[in-house]
Amino acid sequence: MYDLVLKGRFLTGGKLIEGSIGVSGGRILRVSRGDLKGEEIIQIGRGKVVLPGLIDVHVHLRDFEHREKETVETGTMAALHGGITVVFDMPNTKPPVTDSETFQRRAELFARKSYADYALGFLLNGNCVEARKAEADFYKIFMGASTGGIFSEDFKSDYSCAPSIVSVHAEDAEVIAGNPERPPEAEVLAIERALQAAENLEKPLNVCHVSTAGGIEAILRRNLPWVSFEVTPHHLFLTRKDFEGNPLLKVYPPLRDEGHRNALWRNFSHIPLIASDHAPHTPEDKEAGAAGIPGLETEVALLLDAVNRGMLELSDIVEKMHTNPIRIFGIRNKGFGVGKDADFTVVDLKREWTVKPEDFYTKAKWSPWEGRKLKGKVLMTLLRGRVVMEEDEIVGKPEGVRINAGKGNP
Ligand SMILES: NC(=O)N[C@@H](CC(=O)O)C(=O)O
Ligand SMILES: [Zn+2]
Ligand SMILES: [Zn+2]
Repeated sequence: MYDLVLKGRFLTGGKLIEGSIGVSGGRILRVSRGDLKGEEIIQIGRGKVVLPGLIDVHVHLRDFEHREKETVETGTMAALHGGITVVFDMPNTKPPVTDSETFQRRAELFARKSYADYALGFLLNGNCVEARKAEADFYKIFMGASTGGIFSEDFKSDYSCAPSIVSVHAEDAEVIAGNPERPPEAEVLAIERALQAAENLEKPLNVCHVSTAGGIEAILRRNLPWVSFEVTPHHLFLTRKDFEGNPLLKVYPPLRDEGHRNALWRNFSHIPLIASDHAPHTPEDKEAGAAGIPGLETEVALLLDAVNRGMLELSDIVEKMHTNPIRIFGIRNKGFGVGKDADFTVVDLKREWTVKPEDFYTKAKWSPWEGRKLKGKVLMTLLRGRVVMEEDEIVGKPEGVRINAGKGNP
């Protein structure tokens, strides 16, 4: 008798199967095409699909001295509301996570306040001893300044110091200093330099929010197995024209012309990761020119809507927001398999709804897609065998745990 049996249609290995998942102690113990007995049964109705828990490897949850922008609670409730079970927290906070003591303070904050499971980042900029002491889940390097203004004086030495995978903001500091509109060549130049270092150092590198044709083509051409990259929904679904119509859409790297957006879609099957770069700011900060767009509560629905428009498959969402993040970042306790945490994102591909930011949990209650009718919605989120979000209500508690510290495989 399992604690919980989830019955319905599951997407696994790219195929839709009808069956039951037996869960006990927060972990998947059995996946069966037949019936299983459980203390609790959750029957997922027709038209709905159970996806393995979706993971966002690039979010800014602020807190610390920027609680007015977002807190760990509001940001991780927004994650569950958007169907995200694990968030990767970016370290360009105030104060920034650039020493092991601040890292420890952040880890304690998440342990108390996070509603989703989480990975914690450390900001590398010439602080190699502290970076090693922190033992972060991933390391972040800014090649050019973004929100918070910190960037690396020597990318290659910071990258070579990193004890584990580096996520890099690739915009060239010199180009953006002279060209505040941050043209495509700022990204392409930085990506080329990052790839050269990756070729020499042969250690894991993840290029954040790739937005240009030259950038994605340079990475694919170099084809280094230890180099991955992310693309955001705003660079997939919006262009500079949208920004010209709405200054709120200021973001780094900037929204690009149609040609760049087409290059991302042309190469869509080769994109390893889709990540929101959820970057909340107050309306005042946005008025004052802060860069960043909130994305946690719209990213999955936008992709489901695009599935309905034939632009991608449901299995692409699982590959780029579950399977690849687990492989690339080495998340041992996650995955759709026996012994792994029972995290699930239940979606209804046919549910139509209108984006209403006043219903968001994020403090950034605005969206580029405000008022947009989307076909496809996240209905329920389960974290380690517990329903934590259902029909837009957060029903879980701040019981998120750090990745690889979970009850999954040692
Ligand atoms: N993307 C942005 O425009 N802003 C991000 C920082 C970043 O990801 O560069 C932020 O933290 O606000
Ligand atoms: Zn960035
Ligand atoms: Zn970011």
